[in-house]
Amino acid sequence: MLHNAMASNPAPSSPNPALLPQGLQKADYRNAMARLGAAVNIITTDGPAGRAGFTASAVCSVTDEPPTLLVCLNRSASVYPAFKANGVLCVNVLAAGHQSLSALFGGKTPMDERFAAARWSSKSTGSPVLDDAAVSFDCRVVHATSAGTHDVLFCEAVSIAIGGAAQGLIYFDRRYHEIAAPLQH
Ligand SMILES: NC(=O)C1=CN([C@@H]2O[C@H](COP(=O)(O)OP(=O)(O)OC[C@H]3O[C@@H](n4cnc5c(N)ncnc54)[C@H](O)[C@@H]3O)[C@@H](O)[C@H]2O)C=CC1
Ligand SMILES: Cc1cc2nc3c(=O)[nH]c(=O)nc-3n(C[C@H](O)[C@H](O)[C@H](O)COP(=O)(O)O)c2cc1C
Repeated sequence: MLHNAMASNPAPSSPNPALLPQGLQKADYRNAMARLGAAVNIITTDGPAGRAGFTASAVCSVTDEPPTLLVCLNRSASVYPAFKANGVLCVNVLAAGHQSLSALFGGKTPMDERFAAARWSSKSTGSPVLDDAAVSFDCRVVHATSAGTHDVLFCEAVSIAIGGAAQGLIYFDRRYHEIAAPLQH
């Protein structure tokens, strides 16, 4: 269960809301991060604490042995308690055409409305798997640590669903960009 994994480490000293180390302003950091293009993902969970999902760009591969990804989740998000209690999640990598779905899962919309906007199935963990995702990683959360405002969740993939989308989706400069696979020669 995620009780043991999430927030198992003491949170580092609270960040000063205005100033970051070396006097960097939070806005400077965000403006810089906006230049770091990333895939967009909808992270979902289901279990005793209910169904939940949110949009995340802070996702990356950690190791392929065992197959492990990390997901960074803000502890102040409304979905945090569900992820903490369920201990399982699915990373659904979005494809071209998913821009409005990404915005819907990006905050403030009631959970049922978020899920009503797309078709879902499930695999081993029971977390919702987006039907037309570029790829989905069904995972158990095996470890978590706190860093500033976020928990970093280490997620071991137990099954994978590869989708057929021809074009991917990247979030760069606070906008979505569709990317096509290069033509075969
Ligand atoms: N890692 C995160 O928690 C992220 C949160 N967001 C949320 O979505 C909203 C809209 O984002 P943008 O349009 O890109 O404008 P923005 O100016 O708020 O963010 C620019 C970039 O800074 C980073 N960032 C934003 N909030 C962050 C946070 N709390 N912790 C760590 N990195 C963060 C992300 O790389 C983001 O693309 C943000 O205000 C934030 O609430 C967006 C991207 C990542
Ligand atoms: C493009 C984009 C990327 C985001 N990436 C993250 C992320 O990596 N981690 C995170 O905790 N929140 C991220 N968010 C914000 C969450 O999606 C949002 O806080 C979440 O839906 C919870 O909102 P709620 O508290 O209204 O339910 C992102 C939002 C957008 C639009």
